[in-house]
Amino acid sequence: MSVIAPTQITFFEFLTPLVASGQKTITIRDFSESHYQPGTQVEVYTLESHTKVCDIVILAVEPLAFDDINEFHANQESLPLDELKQLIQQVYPDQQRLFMISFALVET
Ligand SMILES: CC(=O)Nc1ccn([C@@H]2O[C@H](CO)[C@@H](O)[C@H]2O)c(=O)n1
Repeated sequence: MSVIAPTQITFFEFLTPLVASGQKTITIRDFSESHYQPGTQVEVYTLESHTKVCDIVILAVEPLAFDDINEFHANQESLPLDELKQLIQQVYPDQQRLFMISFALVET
C-alpha cells in the first residue's frame, strides 16, 4: 500500500519557535503521521491557528518505541526528557509504536 507523502505538518504553537530557529530537529509521531518521505519539503503550520511558520526538509522516518525514548531524543527535541515523555503520553496515550521524523530547517 502506498500513501501520498504529506506536504504539511503541524506543531503545537509553543514549539514552533524551536522549529523555526533550527533548535528542534526531530518530532515523534504515531503511524497516522508517519508517511513523510525523506527528501521532500514540508510546510510547517501551528496546530492552533494554522499559521505558516517555516519550511523543513524531511531527512528520515524511523520506528521508535515509547520506552526507547531517551536523552538523545530530548536533546534533538530541545525539551527536557520528562517533559517530552509527558507530552507524548498526552498526545498519543498508550501508544508504544511511534516514529521519529528527522528534519532540517530550510533557510529562506
Ligand atoms: C497534530 C499535531 O500537531 N500533533 C503534534 C504532535 C506532537 N508534537 C510534538 O512533537 C514532539 C513529539 O511528539 C513533541 O515535541 C510534541 O510536542 C506537536 O508539536 N504536535
